[in-house]
Amino acid sequence: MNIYGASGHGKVVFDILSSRNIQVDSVFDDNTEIEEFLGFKVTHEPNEHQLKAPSILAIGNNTIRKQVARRFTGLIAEAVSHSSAILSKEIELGDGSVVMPGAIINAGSKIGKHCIINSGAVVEHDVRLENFVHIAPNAVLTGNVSVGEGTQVGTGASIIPGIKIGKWAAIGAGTVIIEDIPDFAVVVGNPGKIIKYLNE
Ligand SMILES: CC(=O)SCCNC(=O)CCNC(=O)[C@H](O)C(C)(C)COP(=O)(O)OP(=O)(O)OC[C@H]1O[C@@H](n2cnc3c(N)ncnc32)[C@H](O)[C@@H]1OP(=O)(O)O
Repeated sequence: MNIYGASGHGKVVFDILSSRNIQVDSVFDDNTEIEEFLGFKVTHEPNEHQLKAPSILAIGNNTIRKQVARRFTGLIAEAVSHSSAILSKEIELGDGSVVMPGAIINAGSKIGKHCIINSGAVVEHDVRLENFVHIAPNAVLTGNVSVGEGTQVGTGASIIPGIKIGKWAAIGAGTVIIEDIPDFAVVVGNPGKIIKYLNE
């Protein structure tokens, strides 16, 4: 399997693969100044042979991850999860998604493509995450929450049951969400309040 993204996030993806005894074939990065990553020579222009192995786009920024996904011509790997993550058998995990150490995803949840469920995050039952969502470390999404494409839920945030969060929103670290959140909103505090909107 290939890792696209020689970054801090890429290091955690590397650990996920190690925990499952999945061999890393190549590491890619667009930044030509990065030459080495965890003992691998970094490839800046992957060749056809390298692109035959499935790849994880290990890019933490949701917008950039989507841009790279749009132009990437290789195969996207099936979702991968760290061996310490607890995943119900009754979930769907989209291709390219990653589940970090200690995360929990409970029954009935559907996770889109290229999502990040970060360390220790809790995704409760019947949650829906669209593509390119990032649930940061220790955030808690309770039952029946839904999150639109590209939204980041910050570290330690809590979302009460049944809440709908729009697309490309940013939920601040430690925020407590008790009402639905529109697209592109930046929300902080307890209870969470919208402080601004991101550009489309
Ligand atoms: C493995 C990993 O590392 S995963 C990384 C996970 N990342 C995170 O969890 C980061 C989450 N991001 C945040 O919390 C950010 O602060 C954001 C997205 C909410 C806002 O970021 P910015 O748009 O840069 O806002 P900025 O820093 O200018 O703050 C705007 C105001 O909101 C306040 N604010 C920002 N974040 C928070 C927060 N989490 N809780 C409460 N208030 C906050 C600021 O104090 C500031 O208030 P002021 O106008 O009264 O001075």
